[in-house]
Amino acid sequence: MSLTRLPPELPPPPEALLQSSSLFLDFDGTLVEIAATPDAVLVDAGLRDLLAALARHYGPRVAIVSGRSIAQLDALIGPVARMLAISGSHGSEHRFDGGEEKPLRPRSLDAVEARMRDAAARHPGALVEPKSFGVALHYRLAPGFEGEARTLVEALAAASGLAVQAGKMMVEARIPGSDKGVAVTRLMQRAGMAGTKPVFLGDDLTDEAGFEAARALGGTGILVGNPRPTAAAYRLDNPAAVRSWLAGGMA
Ligand SMILES: O=P(O)(O)OC[C@H]1O[C@H](O[C@H]2O[C@H](CO)[C@@H](O)[C@H](O)[C@H]2O)[C@H](O)[C@@H](O)[C@@H]1O
Repeated sequence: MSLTRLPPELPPPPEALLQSSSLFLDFDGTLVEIAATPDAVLVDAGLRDLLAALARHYGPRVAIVSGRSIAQLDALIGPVARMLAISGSHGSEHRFDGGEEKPLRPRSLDAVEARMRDAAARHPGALVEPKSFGVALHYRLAPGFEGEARTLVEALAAASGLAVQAGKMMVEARIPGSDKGVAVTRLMQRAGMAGTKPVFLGDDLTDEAGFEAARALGGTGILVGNPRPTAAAYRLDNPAAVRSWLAGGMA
């Protein structure tokens, strides 16, 4: 007989968690629903209004932490993005308090992108997403391409000194040395967040580093989506539930 161990059911987060905490918000799958392609996500007026309200209510204690680059987030969210602290590119770059911290872009990314485009051209639906400090190969619309895509990106990353970052129906070659835990730790050093407890909301496996860093700094994590083994202590069903919980905390 085989026993399947189910992940423990996590409770919804209490609103009280928002008091005196710093908020770290993942983007895709947490603030917006997952879409067929990276450009197809719906950033509606309701989300922009919510982010602006969070910035007014919590001041410097709100940040977006994403695998997307800051440039991509600016393009999607618009001027409201500048009201919040942001860590982009899996913790590689930060913008807060009027300043920016960015690494150098490795030149090898251009050749990696060209190789990915060659491969994607042979698989209808496959998509290459150039980013500031990485290149992602998406196979959501070409699921049969997954194995080849992973093998290719692993080989390209190994040959170029880049890190492999797996995501939802995509695999990325990116600058090494950071993750969302690094982002939380960096942003928590700012005066505006110092002395507070971090609360990290995220849906993807990449968000586990954020949950762990939040816990190590005395805070906690909120998993968004279906139950799974996680370092988070609470769970919300989807981005709509996230938005509702965040709005409720300001009521
Ligand atoms: O850290 P996040 O803010 O969650 O960003 C993670 C990646 O999100 C995007 O890809 C994912 O969302 C797309 C749109 O819903 C979807 O089409 C794709 O399959 C998902 O993997 C983004 O394109 C990546 O650059 C981010 O790293």
